[in-house]
Order: sequence, then C-alpha cells, then structure tokens
Amino acid sequence: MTTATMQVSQKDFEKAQEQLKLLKKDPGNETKLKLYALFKQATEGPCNSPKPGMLDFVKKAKWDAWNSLGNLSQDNARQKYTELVSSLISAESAGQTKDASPEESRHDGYETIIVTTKNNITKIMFNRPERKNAINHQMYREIIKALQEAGKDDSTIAVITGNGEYYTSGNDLNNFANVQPNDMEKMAKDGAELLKEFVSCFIDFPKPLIAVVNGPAIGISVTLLGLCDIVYASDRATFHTPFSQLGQSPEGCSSYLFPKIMGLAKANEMLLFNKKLTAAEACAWGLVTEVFPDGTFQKEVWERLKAYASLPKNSLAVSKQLLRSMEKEKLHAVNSQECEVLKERWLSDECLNAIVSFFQRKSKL
Ligand SMILES: CCCCC/C=C/CC(=O)SCCNC(=O)CCNC(=O)[C@H](O)C(C)(C)COP(=O)(O)OP(=O)(O)OC[C@H]1O[C@@H](n2cnc3c(N)ncnc32)[C@H](O)[C@@H]1OP(=O)(O)O
Repeated sequence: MTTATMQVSQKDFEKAQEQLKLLKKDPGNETKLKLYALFKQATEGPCNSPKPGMLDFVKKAKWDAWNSLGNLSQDNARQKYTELVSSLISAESAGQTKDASPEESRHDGYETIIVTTKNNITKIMFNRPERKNAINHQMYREIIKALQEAGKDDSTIAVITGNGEYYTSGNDLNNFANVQPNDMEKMAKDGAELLKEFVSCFIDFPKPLIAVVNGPAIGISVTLLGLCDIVYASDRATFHTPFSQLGQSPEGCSSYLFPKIMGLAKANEMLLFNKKLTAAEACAWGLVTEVFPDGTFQKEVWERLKAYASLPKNSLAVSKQLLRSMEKEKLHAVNSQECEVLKERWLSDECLNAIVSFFQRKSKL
C-alpha cells in the first residue's frame, strides 16, 4: 500500500469523530488519552501549550499524551485516530456477538483444591468435602503453588473458600498418624518447615486476598484469616482454634495478629481457652469483615467481589503491599517462632494423646 492510498481524508476523520460518540462502552482512560492526543495533533499539530503544573493531574496527563507524539505529522495523526476509532468499534461489535460474561478457566495440576479464574478473580477452593476439607500435606503444598501462581497471574484479587458444608476443619490429624517412634523428630521438623513456607505465602501474597468462609472453620484456617485482607462469612460459619485442647499452640501469626485485631482479652479466650465464635461474634471481634445470611451468601459475596475485581489492579496491589510492608518483617519473625514452638509441641505427650484420642473416636471438637 502506498502512503497516498493509506491517507485518510478530512471526511473520514470527521466520520470517525461521529462514530466515537456512538461507542456504548467507555474505552478507558488510557485509550481516551491516546484519542485526545491524536485529535490535538491532527487538528493543531505538535504540542504548543505550556506544561501544566504537577498537581493539575488531568491537564498534565493530557499534555503528556499530546507532547509524547512529538513531530508526528497531522496527516499521520488523522490516520492513527481514524484507525483507533475503527478498532474500538470493531472490538465492541465483536464483544456484543459473544457471551458478555467470560468463561471460568480451571487451572490444571491440583487434586485437593480447585483453582479457577473468572472476572479477574482467582479462586482457590479447598476440595476434600468428605473429610470436611481437612488440610493434608498434599493440600498444603498445592495451596502454596496456587498462591504463588495467583500472585503472578492476571487476576486482580484472589479468594480462598471451601467446597461443601465446611470451610475447613484445619490440619488433617492424619498428618500425625502412622509415624514410627524413630521418625517422630523428622515428622516434626518437616511439618514445621512446611508450615513456615505455607504461612509465608500468605504473609507475602502481593494482591488483595479474600476469605469467603462458607461454613465452620477450625485451627489453621481460622488463624490465617488474620493474614487475609477481607473476610466474608456465612452466618452458618463458626471459628474455632482448639490449640490447648489438642496440646498444640497458635500458628498463622495469630499469637501476634489476634491480640491486635480483637484485643488481648478476647484473643486469650480464643487462643488459650478454645472459645468457638459464631460468625456474628467473629464480626463483632474484628476477625470477620461482614456476615451474610447463608441463603444469599454466595450470590451477595460474588457480586460484590466481581465489582471489587474490576477496580484498577495495580493500584490495589501497591496499596495492599504498602499496608502489609509495615508489618512484614515482624510477621515473618512471628511465623518462625510459632513454627519452632509447634515443632516441640508435636513431640509432646499432650499433643500425641489428643491425636490418639481423636482417632479412637474418644474426642471430637
Ligand atoms: C504441616 C502441618 C501443619 C500443621 C498446622 C497446625 C494446625 C493446627 C490445626 O489446624 S488444629 C485443628 C485440627 N482439626 C481438628 O482437630 C478437627 C478434627 N475433626 C473433628 O473434630 C470433626 O471431624 C469435626 C468436628 C470437624 C466434624 O465432625 P462431624 O461429626 O460433623 O464429621 P466427621 O467427624 O464424621 O468427619 C467426616 C470425616 O472427616 C474426618 N475429618 C474431619 N476433619 C478431620 C481432620 N481435621 N483431620 C482428620 N480427619 C478429619 C473425620 O475423621 C471423618 O472421617 P471418617 O469418616 O473416616 O470417620
């Protein structure tokens, strides 16, 4: 194609301006700035107005966009403007013929969790409903992998939830079963390392992380809520950290975060004395953001999350990181210390007796 045939007439340029007014969807600020700059260049030539002050954000963004076109000729600017409008019109009419809502894509390679992405949300769902979503070693590792991937994918937010009746019943007590006496120390050491890595992923997660607590939550699944950015709960959910009952000790940075969230007196009732909270209590104590009736829980929460996930992704990520950065070092230190204490706890008679008792069907929470 020669330059002559590529050239756009004044009439085409004017037609493009009319077509632009017919767009149904806002093309977004970046595209609007590009259109503005090309229009100015096409009609007035290279940027000739004085640079606005730093605090005049809108004028400065417009000026920057126009100025960035340098000495682009008016003909070329008209051409680019017309092409841009035409691509927006085509994209919109293609979008109208397709299903408006994007498909949910399922991520491969997971057995104990289901990982999907839709509407800029990556959802990580505990998926052992027949075991009340108890977290075995494989599930810890798969959640680590899923969080690492979600941290880097295109999603704006990530959500953790449970499949079925429970959110999760916490650590799978089978993680401690069938260990030969000679292997006990290794079991405790490996367990502490895995736990430390697992909790670190929550501390370091770079985007908003939201817990959608669909039912009862026990143990580590409750402590981790302190590391989530928002916690939505069904009114059927309960929150139970039975550490002393199990001869264990708090993890998930709860020994530091729970007193900050709910005050020391309340945290002590949960973390020392096994107090199980209703969803309403957990909300009043600051652990839960909002409680929804179970009948409308999924609909209300996902509608809200869809709206949140359409907010500017980078702004959300940097803001989350800013909020977390103040505490990050401290949280990693707390995590290390909690894992060290638990390593000893798992070798204690108090813990072993509680586990034997569970498997002999003598105790249930
Ligand atoms: C790397 C290691 C890191 C370790 C980090 C440490 C974390 C600490 C914690 O998370 S502490 C919390 C530990 N969790 C528990 O103690 C819960 C134990 N489970 C129960 O008390 C009950 O199962 C229940 C109250 C959750 C549910 O009771 P219900 O009667 O409604 O249902 P069942 O008991 O019949 O459950 C169905 C089957 O699922 C098995 N199961 C449920 N939860 C767990 C679990 N956490 N660990 C192991 N197994 C669990 C239950 O045994 C049933 O199995 P069965 O059908 O074979 O009998």
